[in-house]
Order: sequence, then structure tokens, then C-alpha cells
Amino acid sequence: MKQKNPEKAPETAEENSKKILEDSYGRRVTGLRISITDRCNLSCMYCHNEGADCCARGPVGNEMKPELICGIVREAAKFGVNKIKFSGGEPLFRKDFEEILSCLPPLKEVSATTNGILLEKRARTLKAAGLDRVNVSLDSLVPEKYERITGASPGSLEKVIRGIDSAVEAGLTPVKLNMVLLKGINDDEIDSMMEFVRPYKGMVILQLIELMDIDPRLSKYMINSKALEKSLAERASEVKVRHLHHRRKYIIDGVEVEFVRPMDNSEFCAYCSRLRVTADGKFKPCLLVNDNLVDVMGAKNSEEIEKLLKLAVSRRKPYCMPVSTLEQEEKA
Ligand SMILES: Nc1nc2c(ncn2[C@@H]2O[C@H](COP(=O)(O)OP(=O)(O)OP(=O)(O)O)[C@@H](O)[C@H]2O)c(=O)[nH]1
Ligand code: SF4
Ligand code: SF4
Repeated sequence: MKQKNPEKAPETAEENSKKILEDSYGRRVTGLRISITDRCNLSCMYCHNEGADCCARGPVGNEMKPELICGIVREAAKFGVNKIKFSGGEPLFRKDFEEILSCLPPLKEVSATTNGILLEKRARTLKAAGLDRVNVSLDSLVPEKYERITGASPGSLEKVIRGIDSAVEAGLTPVKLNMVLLKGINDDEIDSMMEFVRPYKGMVILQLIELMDIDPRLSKYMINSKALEKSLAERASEVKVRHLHHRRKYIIDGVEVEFVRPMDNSEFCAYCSRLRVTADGKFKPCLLVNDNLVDVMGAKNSEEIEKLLKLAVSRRKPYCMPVSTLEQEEKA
């Protein structure tokens, strides 16, 4: 099992300021979101492929090796990055995922986002290798709808639910269920999803995700997120605000419901504290921007990784900004 939060001697403010990664908008980077493969066994209708150009699903040969992934994390950890999220594609396509996890330095949290289809058999080994928790995509509890949304074959929904149970048993908790809301398809299932989560008594939480209509064909599925968030707030006995994206967590009848609302939301971008890394080894300053990537694949040593990491952080800019900030930038 990995060591958590090692005790460290207190450092001076000057030493500390040198050891953080902060962009020119005052946003400190405390997490990396690392895609370890573009491969996937599903074809979800809303897939943003982690912001890669459409259909840029690279072959296995282009994926970062465990040594590079761990080298990047080690360098970032020196600057206070303490949360790592592994994503894909489908990260469980990587047979060496456990090897990757085993070579990470001590961190506050290591998590992964998976579609859950391959999770049942891997949950224990992933936990033993150092994974703390998982997010599992689950957009519907109705098999036909699930298959329509994800392109999965019949029987897949049962596999995902068995995967969730295995993750809970293995202690990969809290398991977050990612439900992307699609008007007219699954937006009538929020309450049934809350009922699904309830018996897990806090070991499973629900995360509602606003669709990112990066493709105009998706616009008709956009729900009215502001109205939904207002109704969640009215039903909640308690509301918590996370630092990351200033996301709200609503406690409703004892069930925790987190809301991810990235579209046209300057508050979301103002509290963006993660830097992305693509499966083919590029730092990606923003999910929705593709012309400012920093290639780290060929980095030969830790000094080079550090230099490239700082360059990527310097290129970070909130995708959505308050009108007042935009006006100031235009004048400058
Ligand atoms: N625009 C934007 N969307 C994001 C960002 N991070 C997460 N999202 C959205 O949130 C979805 C769920 O993200 P997950 O990978 O499950 O992880 P998370 O909820 O961000 O992270 P944790 O709460 O730490 O587990 C993603 O598929 C995106 O749609 C971000 O930085 N920018
Ligand atoms: S499971 Fe994830 S990576 Fe695979 S198609 Fe769906 S959204 Fe995209
Ligand atoms: S700046 Fe905004 S859109 Fe870009 S990654 Fe951060 S939260 Fe997402």
C-alpha cells in the first residue's frame, strides 16, 4: 500500500512560492489528469475524447510508457501536485496500469475514470497497486438506453454494475457514478439513479455532468442545467462547494449529488487546478484547446520534464472568462 501525506518539515514562504506551479491567472496546479490510452471499447454519443481532435484515436505504439508517466508525476509532485486522475479512452485497456500505479511517488489521491466494463476483474489488483478510487460512467439504468448512449453490446450494463460492486468491495471508494445528462434520453432518470446509489450508504455517490455540446449535432440534447441546479439546491439539506471548478455537492435525502457544469461557466474555469497529459505524451493546458500543447514524449531527463511542465503551465488560460476580464485583456 502506498504511503499517504508524508510529514514534511515546514518550509519558508519564499521556498514554498518557488515550489508551486501557478499560471498567469493565479490558478495553482495541484493535479494532473493523465490519459494513458485513446483506445476504448465503447463509442459514447457525447465522447469528447479528452479534447483530442476528433477521431484522433492513436495506436498502442504511441502511448506513454510507465517510466515516462511516473517521471512526469514525480516532477509535478516536487511542485505540490498531489492528485492524479487517470483517464482514457478506457484506462483499463492498459494491461500495465498496475505497473504504472506501482511506480508513482507518494500522493494525496490517485483515481481513475473508467466505463466499468472491465472493472470487475481488475478492482482488487488496481487497489493493491495504489489506486484509491474510481469514477464509473453510468448514464442509464435501462439497458436499451444505456446501449443507445454508449454503443455497448447487450449485457454490458450488468457488467458495469458488477464492476461497481467489485470496486466497492475492493475499497476503491467513494465510487463516483458519472451520469452525462441528455435531454429526452436519460434526464428523467436522476431520481432513479439516486435510489440506485442510496443502499451503498456513501460508498457510491452520484455525479451529474452537463453535456459538452462540442458537436452541433448534440445541441438538441442539452438540458437546462441552471434550472436543474436550482432545483437540486431547493431539495438539498446541505450544499458543499469543492475547490476544483467550485463544483457544488448537494446532499439530498442522505444521497450526495455532485454537479459538473463546465459550459459557459467562468467560475468553473477560474478554479481549474488540473493540467492534462495526452496519451501520446503532450501536456495539454486546457481540455478545449488544441493549439498550445507541449510535447514531453521525447524528454530525456527530469530537468527536461520540469522545463516542459513549467512551459505548459505558463500557457494555461481559462477557457471561459468573466466579461470584465475579457474587456481588460482586449484593452491591454
Ligand atoms: N471542461 C472541463 N470539463 C471537465 C474537466 N474536468 C472534468 N470535466 C468533466 O467532468 C467529467 C467527469 O470527470 P471525471 O474524469 O470523472 O473526474 P472528475 O469528476 O473531474 O474528478 P474527481 O471529482 O476528482 O473524481 C469529464 O468527462 C468532463 O466532462 C475540466 O477540467 N474541464
Ligand atoms: S467510455 Fe469514455 S472514452 Fe470511451 S467512448 Fe465513452 S466517453 Fe469516450
Ligand atoms: S480552463 Fe475551463 S475548459 Fe479548460 S480545462 Fe480548465 S475548466 Fe476545462
